[in-house]
Amino acid sequence: MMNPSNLIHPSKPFVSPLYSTPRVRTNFTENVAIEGRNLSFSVGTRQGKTIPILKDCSLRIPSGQFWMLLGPNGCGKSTLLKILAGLLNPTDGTVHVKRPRSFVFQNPDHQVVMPTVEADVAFGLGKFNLTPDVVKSRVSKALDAVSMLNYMQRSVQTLSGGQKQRVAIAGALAEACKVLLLDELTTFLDENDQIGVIRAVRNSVDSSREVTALWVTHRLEELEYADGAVYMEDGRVVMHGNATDIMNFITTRQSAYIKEINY
Ligand SMILES: Nc1ncnc2c1ncn2[C@@H]1O[C@H](COP(=O)(O)OP(=O)(O)OP(=O)(O)O)[C@@H](O)[C@H]1O
Repeated sequence: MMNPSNLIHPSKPFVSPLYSTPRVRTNFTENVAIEGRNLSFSVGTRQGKTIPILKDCSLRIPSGQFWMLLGPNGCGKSTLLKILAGLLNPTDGTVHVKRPRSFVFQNPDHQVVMPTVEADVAFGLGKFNLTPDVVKSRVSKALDAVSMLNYMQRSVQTLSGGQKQRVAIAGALAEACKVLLLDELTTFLDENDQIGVIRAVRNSVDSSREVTALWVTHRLEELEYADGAVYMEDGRVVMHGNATDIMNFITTRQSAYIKEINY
């Protein structure tokens, strides 16, 4: 059985037993940035049927870490992320996520809105009534964290998909966001852009002990950048723990599946 005492040590990600839902028993603390307890989400059909999409999912992510959420197509990753972002309400269960939190979408064109990189990153700061010097300093720091400082005056239209993603992440960092929720950012990117975005997130987490990131992906190789991971199948959290354990679990599962279909 999972040892619940592991849950309160952010430096020590925990591994749940296979095919059981981690039951979280401790209180939400400063050391935890993201917590979902026993989350379920269902949708109703026109015929009056209820379709369960998430089934009793629990997860707990320590502050200041970079975690990934993996699983086969359609297992419920994006739905879970949207619940953590507050974009969907769970049918059952509770959510605690540190604020401010930012959701970064797969398509960067949906969130990069201003003509230049600098204006785009500064856009969300309008509501804070900051002096121009403070705005400039926050924008520079955020662009530096995602390695885009040299692009400050560039037109956003001239950027690659991955560079636009990094500008969107910088916008969230400039607003001092504590939690970044990132939904399959690298799906449509080439390898260079993919690595650029993932390093930008890694660096954003490392350069500020304040930021926690949860990254949805279907690319197993991206796990090497993560501190911990959550693995889902068919609407359930199957495993939750350090990245190496999750990587080993998924590869073992994949080999077993390949053996089965070749038998
Ligand atoms: N509003 C909805 N109505 C009906 N079904 C839905 C709705 N939202 C999600 N689903 C279904 O729930 C399941 C989980 O969807 P979700 O997008 O969360 O999965 P995912 O793991 O992110 O998939 P992918 O990796 O393909 O993006 C899918 O089968 C999807 O079709």
